[in-house]
Amino acid sequence: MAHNEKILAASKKHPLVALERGQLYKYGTAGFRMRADLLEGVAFRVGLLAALRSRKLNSQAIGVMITASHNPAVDNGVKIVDPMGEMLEQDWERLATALVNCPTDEDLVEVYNKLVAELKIDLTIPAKVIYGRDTRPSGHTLVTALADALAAADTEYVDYKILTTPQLHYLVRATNTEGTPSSYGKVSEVGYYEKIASAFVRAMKGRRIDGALTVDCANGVGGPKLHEFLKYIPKDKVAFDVKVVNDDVLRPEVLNLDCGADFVKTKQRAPPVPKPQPGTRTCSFDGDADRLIYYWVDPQTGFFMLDGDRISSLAASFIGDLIESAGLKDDMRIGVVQTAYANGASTHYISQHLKLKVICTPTGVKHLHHVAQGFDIGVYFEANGHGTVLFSPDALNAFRDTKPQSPAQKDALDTLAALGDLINQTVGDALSDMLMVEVILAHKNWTLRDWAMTYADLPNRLVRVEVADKDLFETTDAERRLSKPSGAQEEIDEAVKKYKDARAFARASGTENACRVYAEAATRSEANELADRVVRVIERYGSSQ
Ligand SMILES: CC(=O)N[C@H]1[C@@H](OP(=O)(O)O)O[C@H](CO)[C@@H](O)[C@@H]1O
Ligand SMILES: [Mg+2]
Repeated sequence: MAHNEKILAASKKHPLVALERGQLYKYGTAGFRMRADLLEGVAFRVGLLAALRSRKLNSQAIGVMITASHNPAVDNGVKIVDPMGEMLEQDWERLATALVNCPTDEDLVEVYNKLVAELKIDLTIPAKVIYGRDTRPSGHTLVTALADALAAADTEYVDYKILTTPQLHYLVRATNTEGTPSSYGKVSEVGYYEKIASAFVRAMKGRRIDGALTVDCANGVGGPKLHEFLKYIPKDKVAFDVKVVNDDVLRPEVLNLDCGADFVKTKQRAPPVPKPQPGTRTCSFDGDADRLIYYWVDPQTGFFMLDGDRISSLAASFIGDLIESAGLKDDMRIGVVQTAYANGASTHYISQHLKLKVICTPTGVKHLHHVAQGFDIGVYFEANGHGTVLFSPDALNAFRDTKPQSPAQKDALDTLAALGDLINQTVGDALSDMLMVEVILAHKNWTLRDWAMTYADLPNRLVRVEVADKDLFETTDAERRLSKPSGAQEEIDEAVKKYKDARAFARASGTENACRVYAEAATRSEANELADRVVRVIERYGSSQ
């Protein structure tokens, strides 16, 4: 059968569900994400686009991940991973939206061919796509649709079955660098565990971890993968006492239910199950294991959370010190990338105390990742716990090639080199970030309380505001100021002026049909009051057309 006929025939098996009231499917920050029963046709069409992207990029492998992260179990999602393990290039998000929304199978074939012509894609060259899915049962149907699309588009594919999101990102990069000097690691799930475990052992040399760590896996894919990973740590080299909890993947309905990183961050409390043990060092992954939040419940003061801002400042401080001990301070540009949601106290601590450069970008990890790539060492985290540390090729070479003049310098260089392998360079990775935190705490000989003492967060409040049309709100200055509707920002400025150490901003959410208002100030009551004032401004401007 010819290419077009094969695609047409296969597409008929995976029809697209028309959305209500002429709404469109949209490739957003997290790809296509919605109720799983709407996604079969979407997954098929994403398969076609991934095949085109592989051909456009000279047959490099493209990844597709099936997951809805921290969303409830009934949802699912489909997103594309670019060759170096990065998020899909922004221009192609538009193409994904165009291809997916074709109303009929015939339109789909037409738009597919239009893209081939416009992008000058050679359909005769090989294409390769690799994919994985989280533990959601709906993933089966979606990967079947995806595989049918890839077969119809004459594309070689590898089904890696169940993976965490960061594992798929690792595999995409490993596949595309295999056999080259910049090989990212063995092209297998085992290769991922081996690389990280060996780096962890090297980074822990001469140090020990104090006390057990409890890891809440959101009843998602992180549970079985963490159990698997732990087998790769040689007990005689590192004693790492990990208690894995909320690791039930046999009952899909409990996925992300009252547990996981998103629950802890938004509810600002520990998951009720298992009952929090006072003083225990605990962290939570989200449903696809790309976000991490640490916390403990203090016998005296109660719950205390260490979120993405804290992980970022911990990593920046530790790596900054190592660079100095390694004698590389004058050669390495270290930068920390945050969004406007980062607590002002963290920004102040990093820029004033650590004396490191801080850059603020719009929300969404692809923006942070991109800016972090501009540094020799780029630390980026969203407050919600998604982030990583990027090392440039020059930095990695320097860690390996610098000749140490003292045992302390050697130790610093070895630790930096180990961190380069330990920390996932493609995307935020809860497992790898957790090991990084454990390494840092062990090196500093710190408890979570010591870590928490580095600075005091400014009290803050985040409010979701329903408005008639969120698109009325446009921002500038990395989303920290409203450029539209005219007059709104001036009113926010007036409100902010009334409070000490205050900051507030409003923006349209990229993932929900609402605006978000963030406010912080010197005291809790002032932060609340300021948030209320700004919410009223947004409600007023959002209702007047
Ligand atoms: C305040 C907040 O947490 N915003 C989240 C949320 O984006 P919004 O555009 O604010 O809806 O979802 C994004 C994708 O998961 C995540 O990157 C971001 O941090
Ligand atoms: Mg996630």
